[in-house]
This record gives sequence, C-alpha cells and structure tokens, in this order.
Amino acid sequence: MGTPRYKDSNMAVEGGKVITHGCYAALLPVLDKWRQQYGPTFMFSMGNIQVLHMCHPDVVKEMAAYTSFDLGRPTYQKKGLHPLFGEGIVHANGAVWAHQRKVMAPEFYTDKVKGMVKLMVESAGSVINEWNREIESVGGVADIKIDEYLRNFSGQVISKVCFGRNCKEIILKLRALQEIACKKVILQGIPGLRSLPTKSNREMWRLEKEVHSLILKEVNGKKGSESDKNILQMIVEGARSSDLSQDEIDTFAVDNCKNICFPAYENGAVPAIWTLMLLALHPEWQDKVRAEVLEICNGQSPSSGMLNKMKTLTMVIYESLRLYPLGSMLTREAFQDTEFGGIKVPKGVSIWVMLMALYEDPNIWGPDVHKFNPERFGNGINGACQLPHVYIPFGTGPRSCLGQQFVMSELKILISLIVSNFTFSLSPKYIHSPVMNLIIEPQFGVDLLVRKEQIFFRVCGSRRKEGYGCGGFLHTKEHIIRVLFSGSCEFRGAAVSELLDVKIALDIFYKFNGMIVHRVDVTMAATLALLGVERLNLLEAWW
Ligand code: HEM
Repeated sequence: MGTPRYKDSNMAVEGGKVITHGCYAALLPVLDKWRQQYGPTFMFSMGNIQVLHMCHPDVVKEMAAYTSFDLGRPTYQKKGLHPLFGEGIVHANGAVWAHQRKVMAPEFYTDKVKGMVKLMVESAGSVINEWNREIESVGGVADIKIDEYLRNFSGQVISKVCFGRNCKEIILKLRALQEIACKKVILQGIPGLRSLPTKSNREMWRLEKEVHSLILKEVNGKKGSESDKNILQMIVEGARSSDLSQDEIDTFAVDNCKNICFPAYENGAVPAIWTLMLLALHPEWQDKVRAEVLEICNGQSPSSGMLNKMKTLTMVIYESLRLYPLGSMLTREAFQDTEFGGIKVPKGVSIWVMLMALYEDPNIWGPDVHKFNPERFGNGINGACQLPHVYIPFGTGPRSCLGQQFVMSELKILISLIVSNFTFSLSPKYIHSPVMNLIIEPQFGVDLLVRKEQIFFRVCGSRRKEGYGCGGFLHTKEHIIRVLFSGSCEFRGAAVSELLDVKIALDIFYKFNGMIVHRVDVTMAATLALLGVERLNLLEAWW
C-alpha cells in the first residue's frame, strides 16, 4: 500500500508537529478528483459493480428517512466479507435483518450497557497496570505503541459480554480474517476471484472454519445463570424462537456473534487510538479532559452517571470521529428500481454516500475544518456546524449503529482512566499515515511517550481567586487532599513562575505518608497546615 498523498492546503502544524488531518483526498484520491470534475453526484463502475457516488448534504437527510427494504447493504460487500460476517446483521437485508435487529438491539440498550460499566473499568484497569509496569521498567517515560493494548481492552470487554469469559483466540482469529478479507473486498468486481483456491483464499477459509467451531463450542458450553445471560445465549434464544432448523440456528448464532465481536473489537479500539493520538498532539485538550475527569470522578472509578457528565471528553471524541471517522461512506444497494436523492436508481446499482467528504467541507464546518477543534461541539452536534445533520458518526435511520452507547461508554472509561493516570505526548517514532483497512486506521500504529500523571499545583495568590491548580485548572480542595492521601499520584511542581507571582511561590520537597512530593506551592503548604497535616518535612524551599 502506497503512502497517502495529502493536499498542501490540508497541512497544519499542531502541537509542534506537522500533521495533516484532512485525509479524504489522500485515501480516496480518484473519487476526490472526479468529485471536483463532475460534481457531487456521478456514476462509475468497479468491474461489474455499478456505483452511484453521492455527496450532497440533502442525501444524508434522505438516508435517515429511507425505511423501505428496497435499499439494503450491498451484495458485493456481503460476498467479499462473507468469511468475516457471514449472514449476520451487518450485511443482512429485508426480513432476515429485521429479525436479527429485533433479537440483538435490546442487548445494547442503555440499561444493559450500564450493567457492563464495571467490566469495562476492570478491563481498562489492566491497560493502566501494564502501562505502569512499562513506565517502571524504564524508570520514567515509556515509549509505548498503544494499539495492541487498546485492542486487547476492546477484545476483552466484548468477549466477556458476549461469551461470559475472555475468548482471546476467537478475537485474534477474527482479526487475522479481517487482514486477509479487507485486501480482497476491493477486487470484488472481478468475477470468480473469490472462489479460486489461492493461498490467501485457503488461509481465509481455514480461519473461517476455526472461528465457526470455536464459537459453536461456546454455544454448547457452560451457560451463564438465568439472571445473568450473556449475549451469545440471548442470540441463541432469539434464533430458537423462530422456525429455523438446528443448522440454521447454529449459523445464526455464529454469524451474529462475529457481527458483534468484530465491530466491537476494531471499532472499540481504533477511535480510542485516534483520540489518544489527538490528545497527545494537543496537551491543552489533554489537560482539559484530565481536569474534567478528576473533577467528576473525584478519585473514584467512573460510573455510568459520571460518564454522562463528561462533556469535554464527549466533545473530544466527536471531533476525533469527525477527523478520523471509522468509515468514509455509507453504502447501499437498490434491490428494486427506486428513487433516491432525486434520481431514479435502477435495481442492482450501489449507492455511496460520501460522509468523510462532507466532514471536511469548509462550507459546512468553517475555515478551520482541518483543525482539531473540539470546541465546535461545545453546544452538542446541533451547534457544531451549518448543517449538523451531515454529522452521523454512528449512521442514521433504521440501520444506525447497534453499539453506539456501548462504545461511547467504553471510550469514555478507557480515555478517562488513561488521562487520570498518565500524561502523554507523541513519540518521535510516530508516523502519521491513515489507511483504509475496512475502517480508517493508523498504518503504523500510534506511539506515545507516556509518564505517570503529574499534578501541577500552581500558586493561587492575591492576583487570582484562591483555589488549587491541577494541570492549570482549578480543583476542589477535597479532591486535592483525597489524591494526596491516596498516594496514587506523584506530585511534581509546576514552573509556578510561568503563571503567577514568583514571590509567592514556594517550592517545597517533602515526604508524606511514604510519598515523595516535590515542589508544592505556598498555598498548598498552607492548606495542608490548616488541615492539620503535621508531618510536613521541609527539605528544601525556593523563593
Ligand atoms: C466509535 C465506534 C463505532 C462507530 C463510529 C460505528 C459506526 C457505525 C455506523 C456508521 C454504522 C451504520 C452503517 C450503515 O448504515 O451502513 C454502524 C452499524 C453497526 N454497528 Fe457500529 N460503530 C461503532 C462501534 C460499534 C460497536 C462497538 C459495535 C458492537 C458492539 C457495533 C456494531 C454495529 C452493528 C452490528 C451495526 C449494523 C447495524 C445494522 O445494520 O442494523 N458498532 N456502526
């Protein structure tokens, strides 16, 4: 795969690095060129597949309102990705899809997702522990390629909610299947290629069989209790409630498990990877998110109530999904002659609605369209741009994402725990190169320089309302004291002079409860004294 080429106009120096966010033209250069040449609506073909390219904001509205089964997920995708998704919900259509949606959607309703929060926190805790170990092993700043850690996290969560235990083998085989299948989907227009016994086709068939039998083993294995059923059990029950044969029930269960596990594994990890890359590039937003998380969680593990309050983090995730959406388009096929976007679309034609191009349109988002600016989501999606209906990271209409609430909880839990435990910046090893592998991923992964979270106490003297600073943001006294007593953080003083009056800044090294605290400012020292903290062992002071 060649290195994507970017337009010069998209280049931006952010956080001291040249990073080009606007990657639509780089990922789909031919379509971008044709769009400029022929306008937002044109047709082209890929072998025997006829595609209608649409990129007008009104078309997104129409997609939301289109409920007829005359449009469905394209057959060519289903064929190309059959080893990965089989006959499951992602590529099913018509009445079969409606039945699957009815069985599976309730498993991701709000109350069900609330019940998964504890498990998500535990799994995120493993990432925190592993990063802590990496930092300890190098004694300060670890250079971490974060991708596999985050995939392990999303894989572990979905595996536990789906099977009731961590079935790493199934998840890893699905990943291996994806790697082969996504190279093939582009060649779908060439008839017969799918069934040739090429080396990669044989490898793909082998993996498909193995995943099938591993999932069947889970279907027939130990069941969760009646009150604590896992998703697999609910899928099997849903299949049994219809008039399917035993073989069809098995296929229904296996394929739909794959259709939940694979998106949850990839789509849970990749947006987290992009968001952390963006936060590493923008320490000011990292600080803002950290301040919000510390304020809301107050030293406790995130709960679903806390997640709902994390407004800044939501803004950051939305902006990350705008710049790096998982998919560049929504795709449909006309199963009957129909009318869409004011055009008569003949049966068999595929429609591509180019969302990513709309997310990069300066006429919709303004001149800073290629900049990371979560502030634009300050008043929610509706206030984010001229035509907010075009921003649909989780799709729209009846086929919108099943896992939206699930993944938003996962992302918030993981990121909130990471920012409250670590500070991070981009490693010099990082190479910015988004590629399209079914979804838009960083080609070489994301490397971060990670250190334990440093809380900066900044002096709050006469020139400022009294308070306590953490990474530049004010926090409650209770929070600061709680963190102090928990001993969970290493305190390093800020360069206090950079903000306020040097004269009132006192740098103290002291030992407290076995914890080394460096350079606490004068207000903090006074607070501790007021609170009766006596064992303040002043080692060094600096005026
Ligand atoms: C940030 C992460 C995610 C994004 C941006 C995302 C995005 C989307 C989008 C845009 C669609 C609609 C596609 C279309 O209309 O053609 C979709 C469908 C779907 N998503 Fe997600 N998704 C995410 C995470 C997940 C997760 C974690 C799961 C599983 C738990 C999941 C399961 C599904 C399923 C099963 C469908 C098909 C629904 C149907 O056709 O009825 N997604 N997703």
